[in-house]
Amino acid sequence: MATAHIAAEPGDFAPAVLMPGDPRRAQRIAESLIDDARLVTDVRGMLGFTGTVDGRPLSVMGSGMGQPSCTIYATELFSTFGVERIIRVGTAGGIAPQVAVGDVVLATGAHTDSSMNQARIPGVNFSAVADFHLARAAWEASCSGRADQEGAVHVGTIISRDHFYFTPDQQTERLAAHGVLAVEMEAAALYGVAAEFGKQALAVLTVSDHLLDHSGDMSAADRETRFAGALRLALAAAHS
Ligand SMILES: O=P(O)(O)O[C@H]1O[C@H](CO)[C@@H](O)[C@H]1O
Ligand SMILES: O=c1cc[nH]c(=O)[nH]1
Repeated sequence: MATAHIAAEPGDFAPAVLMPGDPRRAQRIAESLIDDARLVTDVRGMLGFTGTVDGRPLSVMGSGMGQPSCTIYATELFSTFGVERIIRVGTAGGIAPQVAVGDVVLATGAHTDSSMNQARIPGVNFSAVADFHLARAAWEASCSGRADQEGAVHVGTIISRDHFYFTPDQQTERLAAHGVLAVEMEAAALYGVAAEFGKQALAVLTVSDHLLDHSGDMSAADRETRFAGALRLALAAAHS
């Protein structure tokens, strides 16, 4: 049965879904990684594909940018299409000084300035955390079979913000002082939806730029293509 935003049938999606923000990245991942990828939905251009990798089912689908968009797709995938785990494969801006452009961040927890998780349990500051099993699988994959061009892998907290361009004065510095590794725009909401449905989620992020030093930022083209290291870890988590 199709949902409001996904024109597919139950069974069209694999239990594990890789989820980039960009639907074109979803298509690129499907073409490069999935043997027999077939398009299963394209409502609003939000492409979703399903096939197999090494004989195991896998889907990949875009989330769009921001927590409301990601929440819509994650909710429909978990509630209607039998999806058990979503691994976000996104880009992020570095915040911590030890995080460099090209590195990968495994986001075990996501602070946020969004109100979306606040509404979940009135009076409670919801803790948006990744699934431990998925995070451990990705980390273990990072310790073996690493290609030369893959950047360092960092594990810890990130912030999922609503604004891309507006940053309150001194916020980046304060986040860095609290050990926050990077910024992106979806993980906290994804972790909230996974908790709501008793499912699993993880964000595996490629650092595309650094908020405190923009000299080495990736180009727009690189942001769409330089994610092989993150993809390897995300696939290990998806099939763990
Ligand atoms: O590269 P993606 O997955 O889209 O992720 C990051 O890039 C977008 C902003 O440019 C936001 O969606 C942010 O979370
Ligand atoms: O949300 C994001 C994603 C990548 N880079 C940033 O600076 N912010």
